[in-house]
Amino acid sequence: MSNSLFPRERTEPAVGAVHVPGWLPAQRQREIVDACRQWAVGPVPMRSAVLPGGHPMSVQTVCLGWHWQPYKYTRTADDVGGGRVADVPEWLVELGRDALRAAYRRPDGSYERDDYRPENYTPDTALINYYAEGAHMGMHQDKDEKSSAPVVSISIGDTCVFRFGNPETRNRPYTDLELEGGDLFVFGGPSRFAYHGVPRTHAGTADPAGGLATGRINITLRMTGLSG
Ligand SMILES: O=C(O)CCC(=O)C(=O)O
Ligand SMILES: [Fe+2]
Repeated sequence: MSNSLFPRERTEPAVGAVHVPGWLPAQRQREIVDACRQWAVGPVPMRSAVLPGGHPMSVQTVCLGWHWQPYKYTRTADDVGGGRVADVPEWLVELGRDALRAAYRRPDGSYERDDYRPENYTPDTALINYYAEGAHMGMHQDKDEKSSAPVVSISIGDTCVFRFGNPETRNRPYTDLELEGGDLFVFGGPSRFAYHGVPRTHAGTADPAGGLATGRINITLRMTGLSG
């Protein structure tokens, strides 16, 4: 739920990184939450991925298309029973294309880069993260993909602090912004490999109309550039 007194504006915290507040209507959020509940059960269940040092992430993740574990994509979920994850449904691919339109289409209908164009965007993986109260995600790059096509990020539920930085270092300069349920964030072009993270979520801020009573869901759509 928007706690702001004034409408939140679209911002571009870095070149190629666009925040579109209030992008997804509540009805659409509810449909996605329903889909997430099913994906969380299987064929490969949602789990906390284990980092190379042996610590599980505080966030729980289920993947579509390709299975991701730190730090690689595989066809089978070898750390969660060895099954194959569900496909990325066509409606989610279309949502990704809509997101690029919302982020990158200029008033005259043009796009600054070819990889910003919706017709060139076919995300073949989606990572669905669930943040229970207290979960967070450290600064990292999304760099296990071989493609530099944009990452589309959709948030539902509790508001979080999202830290978006630069491709060179996990430190400053970065921008802290709040992602609320229904917000869209897209990062591509010169920002595609920028460090980013979620230092905290604000428990209890979710608008029940979005379908999630507690916690936060974030879905990222990506093109892996992998085949096979
Ligand atoms: O939860 C978010 O907003 C970001 C998630 C993220 O960075 C990731 O899954 O790689
Ligand atoms: Fe990420």
